[in-house]
Amino acid sequence: MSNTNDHPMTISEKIFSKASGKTVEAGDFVLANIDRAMTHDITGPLAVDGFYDIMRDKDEKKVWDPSKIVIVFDHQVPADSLNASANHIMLRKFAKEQGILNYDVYEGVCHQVMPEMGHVRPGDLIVGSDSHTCAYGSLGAFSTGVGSTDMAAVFASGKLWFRVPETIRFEANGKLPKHVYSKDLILHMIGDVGAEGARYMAAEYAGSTIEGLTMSERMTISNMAIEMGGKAGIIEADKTTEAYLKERIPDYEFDPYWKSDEDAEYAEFHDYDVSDLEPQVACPHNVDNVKPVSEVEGTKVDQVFVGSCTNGRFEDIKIVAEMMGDEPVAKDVRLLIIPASRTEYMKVLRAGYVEQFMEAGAIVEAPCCGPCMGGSFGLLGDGEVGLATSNRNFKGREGSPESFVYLSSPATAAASALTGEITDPRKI
Ligand SMILES: CC(C)[C@@](O)(CC(=O)O)C(=O)O
Ligand code: SF4
Repeated sequence: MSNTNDHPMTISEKIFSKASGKTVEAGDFVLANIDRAMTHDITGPLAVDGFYDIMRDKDEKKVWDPSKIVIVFDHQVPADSLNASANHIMLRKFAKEQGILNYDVYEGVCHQVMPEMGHVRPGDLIVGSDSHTCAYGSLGAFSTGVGSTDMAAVFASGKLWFRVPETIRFEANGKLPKHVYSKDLILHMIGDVGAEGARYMAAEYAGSTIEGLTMSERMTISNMAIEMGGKAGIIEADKTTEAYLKERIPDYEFDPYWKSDEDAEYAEFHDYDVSDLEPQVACPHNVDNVKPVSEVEGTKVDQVFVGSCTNGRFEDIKIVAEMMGDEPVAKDVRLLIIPASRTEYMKVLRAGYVEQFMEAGAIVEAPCCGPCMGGSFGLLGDGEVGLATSNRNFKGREGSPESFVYLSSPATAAASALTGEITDPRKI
């Protein structure tokens, strides 16, 4: 594709121009064609009910294009209540009737399954009934979370209205220091601009630091764009993206068009030199309550959770395994390791890490969201402190409203599991 209009465009403006069939710019309201829609076992049932309500007077109650819809069971898996099992049965029936691809129990967390199974391409407009759908911006797509009612409209029409967002650009340059990762960088950015800093804007992440990140590390960054209020979290596709996609989408051809033009207009610009960034920790009870690890070191932890769509990939779990070596988990600490997908779990298994963690006194659970959202297991009790590699730490997020959740990188999580208190991984 090429930019045939007379003004420079951001990647978001380009994607919405393609999706709406006309040249648009930030601030325009558009009715856009959706390239891919994802729903899961918690928000899916409401979307399905809404779809059949929209279609109630139609003889044929068919979705707009079943090949563009994906359903993933990941939040309440395996079914942890009769309500959850009823939801699963309903969604399986919907998927079968409509001919929709459904990743059932234990395939993994939706935001890991979608990119790893080849459902995301640069330039796509993707909606998911989950706020962390922004994660697929790591592959150069405009992907965003929508409500179940919006998703019902997409099931019926394949279209959704948007206000084309302005763009806030984050440029990070320099080499991340040892034991400092993309999770530390995104936590630092969120702490810098605040939980509403990018509200309703498309965040773009660029610069030499970002270009040097693996796909896994990029997904961590885009996944948390919503935690600064971002509607999207886009990292332009490059050779790293191309290599990742070629393994998953045989006919994928890199198109350099899907990037912001040189002199595209930004609403805001933030610049970071990461060369002396220290590990960061988000402290209770908000994701933007971010402090350098040196300010919270020594805080006793009862549970460490390594997993979620933010940092549950093999690459994340490898960091933990390598930092822990054959050392045991600290006394009175529970270490839960939950790979984000079956594919990632198999890599962990083949690397011998399951045995290593079990020997250390940790537990490796099957792929799911687990304690990330206070699900069916790993709940924190009154007064307990949890350190997690996930993306949210609101009051009560992982269990009791009287518990406390800190967020960190896998390296800080590993160091803290070894000592029983929040620990700077550079000191291990
Ligand atoms: C609570 C859960 C369903 C959710 O996945 C919902 C969301 O992100 O929209 C979350 O992480 O908060
Ligand atoms: S792992 Fe956590 S953040 Fe990700 S989709 Fe599941 S509940 Fe939401």
